[in-house]
Amino acid sequence: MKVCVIGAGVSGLPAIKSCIEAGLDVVCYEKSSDIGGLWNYRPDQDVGGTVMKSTVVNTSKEMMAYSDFPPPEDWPNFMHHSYVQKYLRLYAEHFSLIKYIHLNSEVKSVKKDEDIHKWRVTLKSGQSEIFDKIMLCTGHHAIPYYPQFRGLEKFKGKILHAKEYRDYHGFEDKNVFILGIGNSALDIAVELSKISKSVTVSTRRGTWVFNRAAQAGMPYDIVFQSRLYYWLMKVLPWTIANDFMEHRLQQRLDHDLYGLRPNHRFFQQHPAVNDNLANLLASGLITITEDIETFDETGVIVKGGRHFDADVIILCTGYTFSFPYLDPSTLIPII
Ligand SMILES: NC(=O)C1=CN([C@@H]2O[C@H](COP(=O)(O)OP(=O)(O)OC[C@H]3O[C@@H](n4cnc5c(N)ncnc54)[C@H](OP(=O)(O)O)[C@@H]3O)[C@@H](O)[C@H]2O)C=CC1
Repeated sequence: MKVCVIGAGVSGLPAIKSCIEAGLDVVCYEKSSDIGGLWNYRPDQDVGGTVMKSTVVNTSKEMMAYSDFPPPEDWPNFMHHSYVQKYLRLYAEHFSLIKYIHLNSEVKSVKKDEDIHKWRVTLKSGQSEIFDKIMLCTGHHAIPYYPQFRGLEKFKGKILHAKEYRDYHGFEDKNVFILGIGNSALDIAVELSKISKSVTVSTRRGTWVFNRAAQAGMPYDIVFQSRLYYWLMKVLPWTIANDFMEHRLQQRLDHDLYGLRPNHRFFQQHPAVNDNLANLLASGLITITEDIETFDETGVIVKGGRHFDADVIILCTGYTFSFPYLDPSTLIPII
């Protein structure tokens, strides 16, 4: 059986490995010039998504590792993206995956040939090949989500999406207004807080903020993966588990005081992970504010009427995803 893996990132690499182990004939097409997907930091390119220069992954290496290939012991628990990329390369080399990967090979279309019940994969170069099965490993952090905001067109400053943000250059002494409070928003806010004139983060519903370093500096996701916690999670009612977690987080950072407390309970949503936020809020270097009401030429008006001057608005509003190369593109419905 012949399988085509599209994308040579974190999912594409183990997909190739699994195909080889199952004795399948596998070919992987990767549109950029290297493996790694998001973790292949490409400051000057706009092919697919990429991390920012200072990104440190917010899952510990113990938890994010492939189970059959742990990262080297002496590497940090939370890896800078350059280590993640090195790790992916080691993995690909260890399992001899590189020879199956065709770099700079963008898939233009994947179409079912109904006569032979197989898939025709056509590259941008025009080359085309038939496969029995296709594995779509193209990720979901490459297409920015741009919500519609009333009055945004009035704003005269610069507007960009987090996807375009690479590093702090160009933001020195600027009034920066960040929209959204996911991990992109907080990573960017922390990075700019000491060099920009002001950094304001607007959120419509707040978030719970976790720290990478839990007790004794241990990664939070290891501390909470103990048998005791598993057992507690099984026997305790959700509300008590939520009370427990929220109480712990409140001890590190008063979510009410800084306008962060969300309406949802801790286990209902993906939390933000940030070790520097509490300190920077206490230092007045980052301000959290309400949801957007509207915009004017010089800045942002939030619910309640407060105005924030802004030179730059960064939309950290997340990503959407689709499979534009699928023909028809609705082949996989996205809800
Ligand atoms: N260091 C790391 O490891 C990093 C990891 N990541 C990961 O990448 C993924 C993407 O993160 P991120 O880019 O932060 O995107 P997210 O989807 O996590 O966050 C998007 C944010 O935008 C807000 N938003 C969306 N639409 C609107 C709107 N119309 N009005 C107001 N606010 C809006 C959301 O608010 P609401 O919650 O109300 O919908 C939310 O706060 C996540 O899984 C994240 O954990 C990202 C950066 C760094």
